Amino acid sequence: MALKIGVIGTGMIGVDHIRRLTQVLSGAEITAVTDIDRARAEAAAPKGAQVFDTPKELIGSDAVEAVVICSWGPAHEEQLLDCIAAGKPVFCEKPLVTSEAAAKRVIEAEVAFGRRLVQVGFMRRFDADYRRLKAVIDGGSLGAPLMYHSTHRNASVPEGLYTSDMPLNDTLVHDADISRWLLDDEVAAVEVRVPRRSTRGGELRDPTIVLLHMTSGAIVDVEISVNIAYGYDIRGEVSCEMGVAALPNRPATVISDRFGIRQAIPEDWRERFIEAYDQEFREWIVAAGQGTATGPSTWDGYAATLVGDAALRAVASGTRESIEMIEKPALYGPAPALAAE
Ligand SMILES: NC(=O)c1ccc[n+]([C@@H]2O[C@H](COP(=O)([O-])OP(=O)(O)OC[C@H]3O[C@@H](n4cnc5c(N)ncnc54)[C@H](O)[C@@H]3O)[C@@H](O)[C@H]2O)c1
Ligand SMILES: O[C@H]1[C@H](O)[C@@H](O)[C@H](O)[C@@H](O)[C@H]1O
Repeated sequence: MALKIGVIGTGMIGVDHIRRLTQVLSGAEITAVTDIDRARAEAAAPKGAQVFDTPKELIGSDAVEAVVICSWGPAHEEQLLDCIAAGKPVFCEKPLVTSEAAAKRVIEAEVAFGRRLVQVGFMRRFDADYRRLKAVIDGGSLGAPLMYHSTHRNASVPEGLYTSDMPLNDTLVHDADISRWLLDDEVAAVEVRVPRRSTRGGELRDPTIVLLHMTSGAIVDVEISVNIAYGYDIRGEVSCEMGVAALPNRPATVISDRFGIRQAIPEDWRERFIEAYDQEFREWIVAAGQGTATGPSTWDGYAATLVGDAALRAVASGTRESIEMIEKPALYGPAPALAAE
């Protein structure tokens, strides 16, 4: 039986996820959609799906067994809390929420419910290149990881909607999460440096360099450039005691023409992480079908939110800002074992 899914937010990524859930993956059916822009929801609704006026009505509907949240970050908290109150598994696009207090409220609600229901959209963890990189680090042949260089470049960001805080509290969450996961470590403190501003983004604070000081003493440097014109370029290299492991250049068609010999660069996240998004939903459908979640958790969303908050404090203070985490609830220990099909 296909899992009946309701989608909240039918903008860029909502529409892309509807496409993969209806045209690429099996085991799922979109039965409901909603968006504050009703016309947008109607245009995105697959045949037979109901269009609801509000997220609350969609979450409460018997036509919906599991929810996919693709609305804007500040709307996520209320929608997550409603899903948990209804006991429905929920995939929530990053960022989990936009403040530490909100993240704690979601943790409290899920812990009180007593079972994991939330998976956060940190798709890099499902990318085959990142998984191979992690396997090398975990294998131990290179020794302990000492430094991680993370490059996060966007060709452009939506003008007016993407503000100067967002490199730090929206874009950086991916690098924060993948650093914690790759190095099996937590972020203890954050520093931010702001170089000469790119004129391409007007008043937007771009680019930015962020240093993540990990509890082990390892240091992660992150370049965030969100208006770099040439494409969506994501790189990663881990320097260890006895060697270096890096993400490969993505295989792409080699074009030879009057400009030279070159390979195309993805335009945006949809192209670069297409297989990763497919895989994150494959795994989510299995877990949600069993009434739970196994991928990146509310705890991981909380940790990334703390990094964003600390980065905003660090850009204002110009110094190193520490992170204090609450004690990790047992719910966020090893993932629950799923029943075999
Ligand atoms: N994992 C990734 O790589 C990735 C990529 C892009 C976007 N995202 C995340 O996905 C989310 C959506 O991003 P997007 O690029 O699709 O934005 P978007 O602006 O294209 O779409 C967001 C949609 O949500 C709707 N919406 C906003 N608040 C709502 C509410 N309270 N109730 C119902 N609908 C609401 C808007 O009307 C809009 O149609 C954001 O949280 C973003 O950070 C993640
Ligand atoms: O919402 C998007 C998305 O998360 C992308 O993966 C990231 O590269 C962008 O910077 C961000 O704005």
